[in-house]
Amino acid sequence: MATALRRLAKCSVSARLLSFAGHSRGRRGHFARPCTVVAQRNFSSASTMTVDLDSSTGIAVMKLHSPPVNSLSLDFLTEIAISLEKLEMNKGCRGVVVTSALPKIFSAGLDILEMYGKSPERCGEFWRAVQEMWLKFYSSRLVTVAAINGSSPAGGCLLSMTCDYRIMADNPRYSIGLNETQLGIVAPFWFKDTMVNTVGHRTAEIALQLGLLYSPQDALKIGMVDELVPEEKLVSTATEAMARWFAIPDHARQITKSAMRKPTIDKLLSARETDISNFVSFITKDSIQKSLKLYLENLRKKKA
Ligand SMILES: CCCCCCCCCCC/C=C/C(=O)SCCNC(=O)CCNC(=O)[C@H](O)C(C)(C)COP(=O)(O)OP(=O)(O)OC[C@H]1O[C@@H](n2cnc3c(N)ncnc32)[C@H](O)[C@@H]1OP(=O)(O)O
Repeated sequence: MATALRRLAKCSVSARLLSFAGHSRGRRGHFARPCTVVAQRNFSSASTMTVDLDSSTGIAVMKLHSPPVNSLSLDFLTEIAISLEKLEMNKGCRGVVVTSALPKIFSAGLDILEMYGKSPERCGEFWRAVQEMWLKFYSSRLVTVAAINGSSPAGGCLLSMTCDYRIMADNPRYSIGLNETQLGIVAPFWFKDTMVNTVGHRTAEIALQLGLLYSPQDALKIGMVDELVPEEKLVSTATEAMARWFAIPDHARQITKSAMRKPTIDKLLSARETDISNFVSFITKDSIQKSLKLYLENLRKKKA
């Protein structure tokens, strides 16, 4: 099943940029099961998320549910990307709120187990799925709002930064940031570009080198998130925020979004295969595998 989903994801890559500026209308036929689900739970075939589309508002809420920590495995990434693709193809959908169904964690980032002890082929497949998820979200025609209801390190932070707007629960126990260097790994150029586009060059330089994880208050100060609210108000605030974006004519907003993001997207599209081989050769190095092993052991020790 997951393999079939991945194949489908690969087929739809070329249609992605067309989805900008509202050109997605003719693409319904790409899926055997069109996305016309309205206010219905679990239209995703997987149980790792629910997607509820309210037909009266055009807002979908995507709740990530992959216990224990919503880490982004190959299959989970593929499911997220396909769910977004289905919403993109649904004329009744104008925006999506991404949040977590798990307590205290938005997403723990990329699944470290996908990068540790895996074959080069599998690592390559995994990295393509990471790219795909980023490309889909970053180029989405939809208004995307992240309702960050828990910690969001590394890939979790990246996912939220692909969105147009970020609202985080005001809980000092949560943290967010690109902490890759703390694991002894390196955020690739398009993670870095997304961070620079979000918080500016100087702040990104400090944050990335030191692998900083920010409290919600500090994340607000540097512009990594746009708003803080009490946790119970997160999704309602996200849907309210959406109204401001919906007030702008879709075509004008979408063309503007494309103009802002296209150079960053094109940079990855033109270097996609090189980026995959760089990832594979970096992640399979003995020294990097040792760092990851140590990091995993520490994560497990912390619990014991
Ligand atoms: C030349 C240049 C070339 C460049 C090439 C590219 C280089 C590579 C780029 C890779 C980019 C990587 C991006 C990432 O996202 S890496 C992942 C980073 N994530 C983290 O560091 C988060 C780690 N986790 C935590 O901090 C905590 O778990 C968390 C705060 C999220 C939750 O804490 P809590 O106490 O609630 O839960 P536990 O720590 O007990 O965790 C529960 C179990 O989940 C496991 N776990 C946690 N995070 C992950 C993860 N990211 N992947 C896999 N598994 C994870 C944890 O080990 C526990 O498991 P066990 O129950 O088995 O002990």
